[in-house]
Amino acid sequence: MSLKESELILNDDGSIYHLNLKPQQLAHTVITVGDPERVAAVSRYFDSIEIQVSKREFHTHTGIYKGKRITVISTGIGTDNIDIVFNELDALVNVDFQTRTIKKDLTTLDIIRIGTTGAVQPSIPVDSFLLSQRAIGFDSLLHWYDHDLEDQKMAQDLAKKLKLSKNVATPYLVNCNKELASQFQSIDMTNGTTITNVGFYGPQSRSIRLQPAHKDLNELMANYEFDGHKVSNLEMETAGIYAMSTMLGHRAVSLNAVLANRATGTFSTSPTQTVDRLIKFSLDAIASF
Ligand SMILES: O=P(O)(O)O[C@H]1O[C@H](CO)[C@@H](O)[C@H]1O
Ligand SMILES: O=c1cc[nH]c(=O)[nH]1
Repeated sequence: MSLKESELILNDDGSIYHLNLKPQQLAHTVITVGDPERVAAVSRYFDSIEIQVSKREFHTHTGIYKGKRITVISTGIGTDNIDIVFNELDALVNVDFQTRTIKKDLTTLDIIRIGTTGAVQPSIPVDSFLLSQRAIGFDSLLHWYDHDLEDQKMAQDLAKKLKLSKNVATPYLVNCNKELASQFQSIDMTNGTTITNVGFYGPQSRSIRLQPAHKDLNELMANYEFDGHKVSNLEMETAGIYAMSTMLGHRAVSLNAVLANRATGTFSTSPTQTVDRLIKFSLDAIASF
């Protein structure tokens, strides 16, 4: 059945609605970053750049790094953007834009997030790297899809222990792709459980003038343990990325540069250099598989 014009929206030049990309412009290895300016910070290491496209906060460069074709794309902040980016990335490889039908043979993308984060454990130093083995989404993205993701025990237990208000979404648990994650262990890397939330201030229990509803959230998280797993860090996309990738059949892993430590109240004095180290490490790891 052909997808209607209101569902699969194509621009006049045949590119997909928000990302402005055509199928041939997307590599099968995709790096996602939040910050549009981080796209060039990644692609400056490419040996050649084949295309540069941008629309809104979605900037894309596709090129070659050490023989591997890679696309780097910015998602902007938040899982609302992840919904758009991941549906459109998937459509670029798995929908025939001419016939507007889903292809019989589906393509699996490798998706690597290079992002930034705040640690909740005092033992995780700023300027270190963290791989999200699993993520617990405090956003509600997964709940808007018909899915069969099981094993929600840790998410349900965490919601109880944090005494989350009934007004917030039910947390959901999603995992990285283990095989892909194993390619990024050749460096000192904390493997953790990431909380993805819908904001940077109140939802991460930060207060400038407004008081968060859950004041002791980070301390309760830091002291929480389930089946040997502790909460390691807070950010704003990983659970959405793992949820969308799992449902769509792509492999995803989220790599984080730890810029803040919420337990010690510290922030990196060299955030650009730390993110740059993570970019170089990730590119070399990607080129080697
Ligand atoms: O540095 P990025 O990749 O944007 O990731 C983190 O930084 C942003 C907040 O400053 C949020 O998007 C959070 O997830
Ligand atoms: O504390 C932090 C740092 C980076 N990104 C976040 O979402 N939180």
